[in-house]
Amino acid sequence: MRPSVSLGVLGGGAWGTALAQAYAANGTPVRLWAREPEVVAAINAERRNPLFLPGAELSPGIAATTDLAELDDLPVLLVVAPAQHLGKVLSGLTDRPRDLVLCSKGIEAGTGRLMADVAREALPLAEIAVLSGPTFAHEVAAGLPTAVTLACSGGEAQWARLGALLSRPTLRPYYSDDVVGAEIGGAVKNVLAIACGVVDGLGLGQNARAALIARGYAEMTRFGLAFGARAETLAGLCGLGDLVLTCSSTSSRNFTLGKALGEGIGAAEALAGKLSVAEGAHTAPVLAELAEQRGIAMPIVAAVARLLAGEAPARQVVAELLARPLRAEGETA
Ligand SMILES: NC(=O)c1ccc[n+]([C@@H]2O[C@H](COP(=O)([O-])OP(=O)(O)OC[C@H]3O[C@@H](n4cnc5c(N)ncnc54)[C@H](O)[C@@H]3O)[C@@H](O)[C@H]2O)c1
Ligand SMILES: O=P(O)(O)OC[C@H](O)CO
Repeated sequence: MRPSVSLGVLGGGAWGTALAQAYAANGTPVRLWAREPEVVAAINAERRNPLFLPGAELSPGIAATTDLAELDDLPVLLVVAPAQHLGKVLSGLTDRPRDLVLCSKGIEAGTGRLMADVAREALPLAEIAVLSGPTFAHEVAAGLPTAVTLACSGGEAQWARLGALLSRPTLRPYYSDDVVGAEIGGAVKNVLAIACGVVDGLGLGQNARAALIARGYAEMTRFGLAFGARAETLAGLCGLGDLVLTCSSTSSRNFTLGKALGEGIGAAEALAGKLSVAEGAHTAPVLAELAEQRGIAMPIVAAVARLLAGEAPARQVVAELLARPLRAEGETA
Protein backbone atom coordinates (compact mmCIF):
# COMPACT_ATOMS: atom_id res chain seq x y z
CA MET A 1 0.00 0.00 0.00
CA ARG A 2 1.24 3.50 -0.79
CA PRO A 3 1.89 5.83 2.14
CA SER A 4 -0.83 8.43 2.63
CA VAL A 5 1.69 11.20 3.34
CA SER A 6 1.47 13.81 0.63
CA LEU A 7 4.19 14.47 -1.89
CA GLY A 8 5.00 18.12 -2.43
CA VAL A 9 5.61 19.57 -5.87
CA LEU A 10 7.22 23.01 -6.18
CA GLY A 11 6.28 24.45 -9.55
CA GLY A 12 3.06 24.46 -11.53
CA GLY A 13 4.60 24.50 -15.00
CA ALA A 14 4.18 21.63 -17.43
CA TRP A 15 6.62 19.30 -15.68
CA GLY A 16 5.51 19.98 -12.11
CA THR A 17 1.89 19.48 -13.15
CA ALA A 18 2.67 16.27 -15.04
CA LEU A 19 4.60 14.80 -12.09
CA ALA A 20 1.81 15.78 -9.71
CA GLN A 21 -0.65 14.05 -12.01
CA ALA A 22 1.47 10.89 -12.32
CA TYR A 23 1.58 10.47 -8.54
CA ALA A 24 -1.92 11.70 -7.65
CA ALA A 25 -3.54 9.54 -10.34
CA ASN A 26 -1.92 6.54 -8.70
CA GLY A 27 -3.07 7.13 -5.15
CA THR A 28 -0.62 9.58 -3.55
CA PRO A 29 -2.08 12.91 -2.42
CA VAL A 30 -0.06 15.78 -3.87
CA ARG A 31 0.31 19.35 -2.66
CA LEU A 32 1.43 21.52 -5.54
CA TRP A 33 2.80 25.02 -5.16
CA ALA A 34 2.35 27.25 -8.19
CA ARG A 35 3.40 30.85 -8.53
CA GLU A 36 0.40 31.93 -10.57
CA PRO A 37 -2.95 32.29 -8.74
CA GLU A 38 -4.76 31.49 -12.00
CA VAL A 39 -2.93 28.16 -12.26
CA VAL A 40 -3.88 27.29 -8.67
CA ALA A 41 -7.52 28.26 -9.28
CA ALA A 42 -7.74 26.26 -12.51
CA ILE A 43 -6.18 23.14 -10.96
CA ASN A 44 -8.42 23.23 -7.88
CA ALA A 45 -11.68 24.21 -9.59
CA GLU A 46 -11.43 22.74 -13.09
CA ARG A 47 -8.76 20.04 -12.73
CA ARG A 48 -6.78 21.63 -15.55
CA ASN A 49 -3.68 23.75 -16.10
CA PRO A 50 -4.50 25.56 -19.34
CA LEU A 51 -1.52 27.92 -18.99
CA PHE A 52 1.24 25.28 -18.89
CA LEU A 53 -0.22 21.84 -19.63
CA PRO A 54 -3.30 22.29 -21.78
CA GLY A 55 -5.17 19.13 -22.65
CA ALA A 56 -4.41 17.17 -19.49
CA GLU A 57 -7.26 16.29 -17.16
CA LEU A 58 -5.92 16.36 -13.62
CA SER A 59 -6.66 14.17 -10.61
CA PRO A 60 -8.69 15.48 -7.64
CA GLY A 61 -5.75 14.21 -5.55
CA ILE A 62 -3.79 17.37 -6.45
CA ALA A 63 -4.32 20.27 -4.03
CA ALA A 64 -2.76 23.43 -5.45
CA THR A 65 -1.72 26.49 -3.46
CA THR A 66 0.20 29.74 -3.90
CA ASP A 67 1.34 29.49 -0.28
CA LEU A 68 4.71 27.74 -0.06
CA ALA A 69 4.25 27.32 3.71
CA GLU A 70 1.61 24.65 3.00
CA LEU A 71 4.36 22.37 1.68
CA ASP A 72 6.93 23.16 4.35
CA ASP A 73 6.14 20.17 6.60
CA LEU A 74 6.32 17.53 3.86
CA PRO A 75 9.17 14.98 4.00
CA VAL A 76 9.58 14.71 0.21
CA LEU A 77 9.48 17.68 -2.17
CA LEU A 78 9.85 17.49 -5.95
CA VAL A 79 11.49 20.74 -7.02
CA VAL A 80 10.39 21.78 -10.51
CA ALA A 81 11.05 25.52 -10.69
CA PRO A 82 13.07 26.73 -13.68
CA ALA A 83 16.80 26.57 -12.99
CA GLN A 84 17.28 30.34 -12.78
CA HIS A 85 14.58 30.65 -10.08
CA LEU A 86 15.20 27.48 -8.09
CA GLY A 87 17.34 29.07 -5.37
CA LYS A 88 14.84 31.86 -4.77
CA VAL A 89 11.93 29.41 -4.52
CA LEU A 90 13.79 27.13 -2.07
CA SER A 91 14.74 30.10 0.10
CA GLY A 92 11.04 30.39 0.98
CA LEU A 93 11.16 27.06 2.86
CA THR A 94 12.37 26.27 6.36
CA ASP A 95 15.64 24.35 6.49
CA ARG A 96 14.97 20.89 7.94
CA PRO A 97 15.88 17.28 7.17
CA ARG A 98 13.84 16.17 4.14
CA ASP A 99 14.32 14.70 0.68
CA LEU A 100 14.55 17.30 -2.06
CA VAL A 101 14.14 15.72 -5.49
CA LEU A 102 15.43 18.14 -8.11
CA CYS A 103 13.60 17.82 -11.44
CA SER A 104 14.83 20.98 -13.17
CA LYS A 105 17.53 20.90 -15.84
CA GLY A 106 20.00 23.73 -16.05
CA ILE A 107 23.01 25.62 -14.76
CA GLU A 108 22.66 28.83 -12.78
CA ALA A 109 23.78 31.86 -14.78
CA GLY A 110 26.25 34.09 -12.96
CA THR A 111 27.45 31.38 -10.56
CA GLY A 112 27.85 28.36 -12.87
CA ARG A 113 26.32 26.15 -10.19
CA LEU A 114 24.38 22.98 -10.79
CA MET A 115 20.99 22.77 -9.09
CA ALA A 116 22.20 20.46 -6.29
CA ASP A 117 24.72 23.10 -5.22
CA VAL A 118 22.07 25.80 -5.34
CA ALA A 119 19.74 23.62 -3.25
CA ARG A 120 22.45 22.69 -0.72
CA GLU A 121 23.20 26.34 -0.08
CA ALA A 122 19.52 27.24 0.31
CA LEU A 123 18.61 24.25 2.49
CA PRO A 124 21.72 22.58 3.94
CA LEU A 125 19.79 20.02 6.01
CA ALA A 126 18.01 18.52 3.00
CA GLU A 127 19.19 15.34 1.30
CA ILE A 128 19.35 15.88 -2.46
CA ALA A 129 18.23 13.58 -5.25
CA VAL A 130 17.94 14.30 -8.97
CA LEU A 131 15.15 12.94 -11.15
CA SER A 132 16.02 13.31 -14.82
CA GLY A 133 15.55 11.57 -18.13
CA PRO A 134 13.63 11.58 -21.42
CA THR A 135 10.34 12.94 -20.13
CA PHE A 136 8.00 15.06 -22.20
CA ALA A 137 5.50 16.34 -19.65
CA HIS A 138 2.38 15.72 -21.74
CA GLU A 139 3.33 12.04 -22.16
CA VAL A 140 3.92 11.53 -18.44
CA ALA A 141 0.61 13.25 -17.65
CA ALA A 142 -1.10 10.90 -20.10
CA GLY A 143 0.39 7.88 -18.32
CA LEU A 144 2.61 6.81 -21.23
CA PRO A 145 5.59 4.61 -20.30
CA THR A 146 8.59 6.64 -19.14
CA ALA A 147 11.89 5.78 -17.46
CA VAL A 148 14.14 8.16 -15.52
CA THR A 149 17.39 8.23 -13.60
CA LEU A 150 16.92 8.87 -9.88
CA ALA A 151 20.34 9.92 -8.64
CA CYS A 152 20.53 9.91 -4.85
CA SER A 153 23.23 11.86 -2.98
CA GLY A 154 22.27 9.77 0.04
CA GLY A 155 23.06 6.56 -1.84
CA GLU A 156 21.10 3.37 -1.30
CA ALA A 157 19.56 4.52 1.99
CA GLN A 158 17.88 7.42 0.19
CA TRP A 159 16.93 5.17 -2.73
CA ALA A 160 15.24 2.85 -0.21
CA ARG A 161 13.07 5.83 0.85
CA LEU A 162 12.41 7.22 -2.62
CA GLY A 163 12.61 4.41 -5.19
CA ALA A 164 9.24 2.79 -4.53
CA LEU A 165 7.62 6.09 -3.53
CA LEU A 166 8.44 7.63 -6.91
CA SER A 167 7.79 4.58 -9.04
CA ARG A 168 4.52 3.94 -10.83
CA PRO A 169 3.47 1.27 -13.34
CA THR A 170 4.34 3.60 -16.23
CA LEU A 171 6.98 5.76 -14.50
CA ARG A 172 10.10 3.76 -13.77
CA PRO A 173 13.09 5.20 -11.91
CA TYR A 174 16.55 3.63 -12.19
CA TYR A 175 18.92 4.10 -9.26
CA SER A 176 22.19 6.00 -9.50
CA ASP A 177 24.38 7.75 -6.95
CA ASP A 178 25.89 10.05 -9.60
CA VAL A 179 24.08 13.32 -8.90
CA VAL A 180 26.58 15.41 -10.88
CA GLY A 181 26.25 13.14 -13.92
CA ALA A 182 22.45 13.26 -13.84
CA GLU A 183 22.49 17.04 -13.62
CA ILE A 184 25.06 17.57 -16.35
CA GLY A 185 23.25 15.23 -18.74
CA GLY A 186 19.99 17.17 -18.38
CA ALA A 187 21.58 20.61 -18.55
CA VAL A 188 23.81 19.97 -21.56
CA LYS A 189 21.22 18.14 -23.66
CA ASN A 190 18.99 21.24 -23.66
CA VAL A 191 21.73 23.26 -25.37
CA LEU A 192 22.38 20.49 -27.90
CA ALA A 193 18.65 20.30 -28.64
CA ILE A 194 18.79 23.95 -29.68
CA ALA A 195 21.61 23.04 -32.08
CA CYS A 196 19.55 20.20 -33.56
CA GLY A 197 16.60 22.55 -33.98
CA VAL A 198 18.84 24.97 -35.87
CA VAL A 199 19.85 22.18 -38.26
CA ASP A 200 16.17 21.37 -38.79
CA GLY A 201 15.28 25.03 -39.33
CA LEU A 202 18.03 25.37 -41.91
CA GLY A 203 16.86 22.20 -43.67
CA LEU A 204 20.26 20.53 -43.36
CA GLY A 205 18.91 16.99 -43.18
CA GLN A 206 18.92 13.91 -40.97
CA ASN A 207 22.62 13.09 -41.43
CA ALA A 208 23.57 16.45 -39.96
CA ARG A 209 21.24 15.94 -37.03
CA ALA A 210 22.68 12.51 -36.24
CA ALA A 211 26.18 13.97 -36.47
CA LEU A 212 25.22 16.71 -34.02
CA ILE A 213 23.75 14.21 -31.58
CA ALA A 214 26.91 12.07 -31.66
CA ARG A 215 29.37 14.97 -31.53
CA GLY A 216 27.19 16.73 -28.93
CA TYR A 217 27.28 13.61 -26.81
CA ALA A 218 31.10 13.69 -27.06
CA GLU A 219 30.96 17.27 -25.72
CA MET A 220 28.60 16.27 -22.91
CA THR A 221 30.94 13.43 -21.96
CA ARG A 222 34.08 15.60 -21.99
CA PHE A 223 32.41 18.23 -19.84
CA GLY A 224 30.83 15.68 -17.51
CA LEU A 225 34.04 13.75 -16.89
CA ALA A 226 35.90 16.99 -16.15
CA PHE A 227 33.31 17.86 -13.50
CA GLY A 228 33.24 14.44 -11.84
CA ALA A 229 30.36 12.71 -13.67
CA ARG A 230 30.64 9.05 -14.59
CA ALA A 231 30.57 8.04 -18.26
CA GLU A 232 27.97 5.34 -17.61
CA THR A 233 25.56 7.94 -16.20
CA LEU A 234 25.93 10.12 -19.28
CA ALA A 235 25.27 7.06 -21.46
CA GLY A 236 22.02 6.45 -19.60
CA LEU A 237 18.52 7.88 -19.47
CA CYS A 238 19.50 11.28 -18.07
CA GLY A 239 22.22 11.82 -20.70
CA LEU A 240 22.08 10.09 -24.05
CA GLY A 241 18.45 9.02 -23.56
CA ASP A 242 17.26 12.57 -22.99
CA LEU A 243 19.57 13.92 -25.70
CA VAL A 244 18.01 11.66 -28.32
CA LEU A 245 14.46 12.58 -27.26
CA THR A 246 14.99 16.30 -27.11
CA CYS A 247 16.98 16.46 -30.34
CA SER A 248 14.27 14.67 -32.30
CA SER A 249 11.00 16.45 -31.73
CA THR A 250 9.22 19.76 -31.93
CA SER A 251 7.57 18.73 -28.63
CA SER A 252 10.84 20.06 -27.17
CA ARG A 253 10.83 23.77 -26.40
CA ASN A 254 14.61 23.84 -26.85
CA PHE A 255 14.47 22.14 -30.25
CA THR A 256 11.65 24.49 -31.29
CA LEU A 257 13.68 27.53 -30.24
CA GLY A 258 16.62 26.28 -32.32
CA LYS A 259 14.35 25.65 -35.29
CA ALA A 260 13.18 29.27 -35.14
CA LEU A 261 16.81 30.45 -35.02
CA GLY A 262 17.59 28.26 -38.03
CA GLU A 263 14.67 29.79 -39.89
CA GLY A 264 16.26 33.21 -39.39
CA ILE A 265 14.25 34.50 -36.43
CA GLY A 266 16.38 36.36 -33.85
CA ALA A 267 16.74 34.92 -30.34
CA ALA A 268 14.99 37.86 -28.68
CA GLU A 269 12.02 37.54 -31.00
CA ALA A 270 11.90 33.75 -30.69
CA LEU A 271 11.82 34.00 -26.89
CA ALA A 272 9.58 37.06 -26.58
CA GLY A 273 6.29 36.60 -24.76
CA LYS A 274 6.91 32.91 -24.04
CA LEU A 275 5.43 31.66 -20.77
CA SER A 276 7.24 28.34 -21.05
CA VAL A 277 10.95 27.97 -20.43
CA ALA A 278 13.60 26.82 -22.93
CA GLU A 279 16.32 26.12 -20.36
CA GLY A 280 19.05 25.74 -23.00
CA ALA A 281 18.86 29.46 -23.78
CA HIS A 282 19.92 30.26 -20.19
CA THR A 283 22.36 27.37 -19.85
CA ALA A 284 24.24 27.86 -23.15
CA PRO A 285 26.21 31.02 -22.24
CA VAL A 286 27.22 29.81 -18.77
CA LEU A 287 28.05 26.32 -20.05
CA ALA A 288 30.20 27.74 -22.85
CA GLU A 289 31.97 29.95 -20.32
CA LEU A 290 32.63 27.08 -17.90
CA ALA A 291 33.98 24.93 -20.74
CA GLU A 292 36.27 27.71 -21.93
CA GLN A 293 37.59 28.35 -18.41
CA ARG A 294 38.42 24.65 -18.00
CA GLY A 295 39.82 24.23 -21.53
CA ILE A 296 37.12 21.70 -22.51
CA ALA A 297 36.38 21.62 -26.25
CA MET A 298 32.64 22.22 -26.74
CA PRO A 299 32.36 23.76 -30.21
CA ILE A 300 28.64 23.00 -30.64
CA VAL A 301 27.78 24.55 -27.29
CA ALA A 302 29.94 27.58 -28.10
CA ALA A 303 28.17 27.92 -31.47
CA VAL A 304 24.74 27.88 -29.79
CA ALA A 305 25.89 30.53 -27.31
CA ARG A 306 27.14 32.73 -30.17
CA LEU A 307 23.92 32.31 -32.06
CA LEU A 308 21.79 33.17 -29.03
CA ALA A 309 23.93 36.25 -28.41
CA GLY A 310 23.26 37.37 -31.98
CA GLU A 311 26.96 37.30 -32.83
CA ALA A 312 26.48 35.49 -36.12
CA PRO A 313 23.61 34.15 -38.25
CA ALA A 314 22.81 30.43 -38.19
CA ARG A 315 24.33 29.62 -41.59
CA GLN A 316 27.64 31.23 -40.66
CA VAL A 317 27.79 29.40 -37.33
CA VAL A 318 27.21 26.08 -39.09
CA ALA A 319 29.82 26.89 -41.75
CA GLU A 320 32.35 27.67 -39.02
CA LEU A 321 31.64 24.36 -37.28
CA LEU A 322 32.15 22.45 -40.51
CA ALA A 323 35.40 24.28 -41.27
CA ARG A 324 37.11 23.30 -38.00
CA PRO A 325 40.38 21.36 -38.36
CA LEU A 326 40.00 17.60 -38.78
CA ARG A 327 40.58 15.57 -35.63
CA ALA A 328 40.38 12.05 -34.23
CA GLU A 329 36.85 10.99 -33.28
CA GLY A 330 37.89 9.72 -29.86
CA GLU A 331 39.92 12.80 -28.87
CA THR A 332 39.12 13.63 -25.26
CA ALA A 333 40.29 17.23 -24.87
N1 LIG B 1 8.18 20.34 -19.67
C1 LIG B 1 8.85 19.21 -19.70
O1 LIG B 1 8.52 18.30 -20.48
C2 LIG B 1 10.01 18.99 -18.76
C3 LIG B 1 10.46 17.69 -18.55
C4 LIG B 1 11.54 17.47 -17.70
C5 LIG B 1 12.14 18.55 -17.06
N2 LIG B 1 11.68 19.79 -17.26
C6 LIG B 1 12.34 20.88 -16.51
O2 LIG B 1 11.46 21.34 -15.51
C7 LIG B 1 11.73 22.71 -15.22
C8 LIG B 1 10.42 23.48 -15.25
O3 LIG B 1 9.93 23.42 -16.58
P1 LIG B 1 8.38 23.34 -16.92
O4 LIG B 1 8.28 22.72 -18.26
O5 LIG B 1 7.61 22.74 -15.81
O6 LIG B 1 7.99 24.88 -16.97
P2 LIG B 1 7.03 25.62 -18.01
O7 LIG B 1 7.84 26.08 -19.15
O8 LIG B 1 5.86 24.77 -18.32
O9 LIG B 1 6.52 26.85 -17.18
C9 LIG B 1 7.36 27.87 -16.74
C10 LIG B 1 7.45 27.79 -15.24
O10 LIG B 1 8.30 28.82 -14.79
C11 LIG B 1 7.77 29.37 -13.61
N3 LIG B 1 8.32 30.69 -13.37
C12 LIG B 1 8.38 31.73 -14.24
N4 LIG B 1 8.96 32.79 -13.63
C13 LIG B 1 9.27 32.38 -12.37
C14 LIG B 1 9.87 33.00 -11.25
N5 LIG B 1 10.29 34.28 -11.30
N6 LIG B 1 10.04 32.29 -10.12
C15 LIG B 1 9.65 31.00 -10.05
N7 LIG B 1 9.05 30.36 -11.07
C16 LIG B 1 8.88 31.05 -12.21
C17 LIG B 1 6.29 29.38 -13.88
O11 LIG B 1 5.56 29.53 -12.69
C18 LIG B 1 6.11 28.00 -14.51
O12 LIG B 1 5.98 27.03 -13.50
C19 LIG B 1 12.76 23.15 -16.26
O13 LIG B 1 14.04 23.12 -15.67
C20 LIG B 1 12.66 22.10 -17.35
O14 LIG B 1 13.88 21.92 -18.05
C21 LIG B 1 10.62 20.05 -18.08
O1 LIG C 1 10.79 20.84 -23.93
P1 LIG C 1 12.22 20.77 -23.47
O2 LIG C 1 13.19 21.01 -24.56
O3 LIG C 1 12.42 21.60 -22.24
O4 LIG C 1 12.47 19.25 -23.01
C1 LIG C 1 11.64 18.69 -22.04
C2 LIG C 1 12.32 17.55 -21.31
O5 LIG C 1 13.51 18.00 -20.71
C3 LIG C 1 12.56 16.35 -22.16
O6 LIG C 1 13.12 15.32 -21.38
